[in-house]
Amino acid sequence: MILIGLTGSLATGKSTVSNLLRSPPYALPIIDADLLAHRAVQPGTYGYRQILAKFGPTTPDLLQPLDPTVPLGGGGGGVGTNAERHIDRAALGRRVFGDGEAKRRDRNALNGIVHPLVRLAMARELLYHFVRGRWAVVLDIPLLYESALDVLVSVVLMVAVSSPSVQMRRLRRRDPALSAAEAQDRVGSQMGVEEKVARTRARDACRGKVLLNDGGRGDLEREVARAMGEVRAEAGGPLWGWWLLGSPVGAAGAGAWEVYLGWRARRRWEEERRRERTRL
Ligand SMILES: CC(C)(COP(=O)(O)OP(=O)(O)OC[C@H]1O[C@@H](n2cnc3c(N)ncnc32)[C@H](O)[C@@H]1O)[C@@H](O)C(=O)NCCC(=O)NCCS
Ligand SMILES: Nc1ncnc2c1ncn2[C@@H]1O[C@H](COP(=O)(O)OP(=O)(O)OP(=O)(O)O)[C@@H](O)[C@H]1O
Repeated sequence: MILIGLTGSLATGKSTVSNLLRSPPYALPIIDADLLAHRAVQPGTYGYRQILAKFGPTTPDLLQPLDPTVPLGGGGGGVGTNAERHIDRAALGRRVFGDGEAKRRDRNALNGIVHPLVRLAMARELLYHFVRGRWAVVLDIPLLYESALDVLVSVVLMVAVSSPSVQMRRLRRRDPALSAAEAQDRVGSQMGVEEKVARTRARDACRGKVLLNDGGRGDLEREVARAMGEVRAEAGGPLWGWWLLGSPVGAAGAGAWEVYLGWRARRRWEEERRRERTRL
């Protein structure tokens, strides 16, 4: 089973691409890290309790306001009742996105709570798709490079726009509630588009593909078709997948080889960057 890591920067078009890959002719299963991260902090979960313990005492607006139409503690204690109020994602976002030591510390603390839970949920979903004999699975992970998960995937599809102003315009149009400063804080909390593109290009051509999303949706569809045509052509045939399914040792060996190739690409990129820095 091929693991395709789909990544990009904020509002560059990952969800648009994942919707294309989910639909025919690709019809691939998508594991969405943002969705898993949301599920991991639903009321009643371990993640929810951890966030309340860490941020609750210093973030007065951390929980959504009480709904006066629901009786206190009512609704059988299920999700969305006043028994346990949902986390206010916008308030938590204001707390962790942006520059400065305090924000960075808070962001790391939040990542430290949520990321292990997301990885666990991902592993569970991957196992499910592997057992079902799927030839490929898409891991939609905005922070693929930041959290070093690039070493685990066979192919990276990186959705990029060339101009920061296009990225900002699309972000503001999609999320009008975000102020310009909040939008900038969010973009600045991630690795830049250029660095992600450079890292993707440092992988072998068959393992790293940049999808430029500067034009219209038709152009993006063609970029996806081109990249997926290459991925299909470079993948082993269906017999290879079925052989791996029947051979746990073979599957473990193939997995270890993929991780080695991913690790080697990451190291190559880090060395290139070190050389560039010493040249400056
Ligand atoms: C801070 C939170 C509550 C804000 O929620 P909100 O609904 O406003 O945003 P949403 O979750 O839809 O994320 C939107 C985008 O923000 C970016 N983003 C989210 N978390 C982070 C982070 N910790 N660092 C950098 N960028 C991030 C990603 O590009 C993501 O696609 C939420 O993003 C969160 O819990 N983040 C921590 C978990 C995480 O890292 N998620 C990303 C995938 S694992
Ligand atoms: N080629 C395009 N032309 C015009 N608008 C586009 C194009 N591609 C995407 N968009 C729009 O830009 C916005 C951001 O796209 P999308 O939600 O796919 O990005 P994303 O990378 O998934 O964002 P996030 O990182 O916030 O999850 C959406 O409103 C989308 O409809």
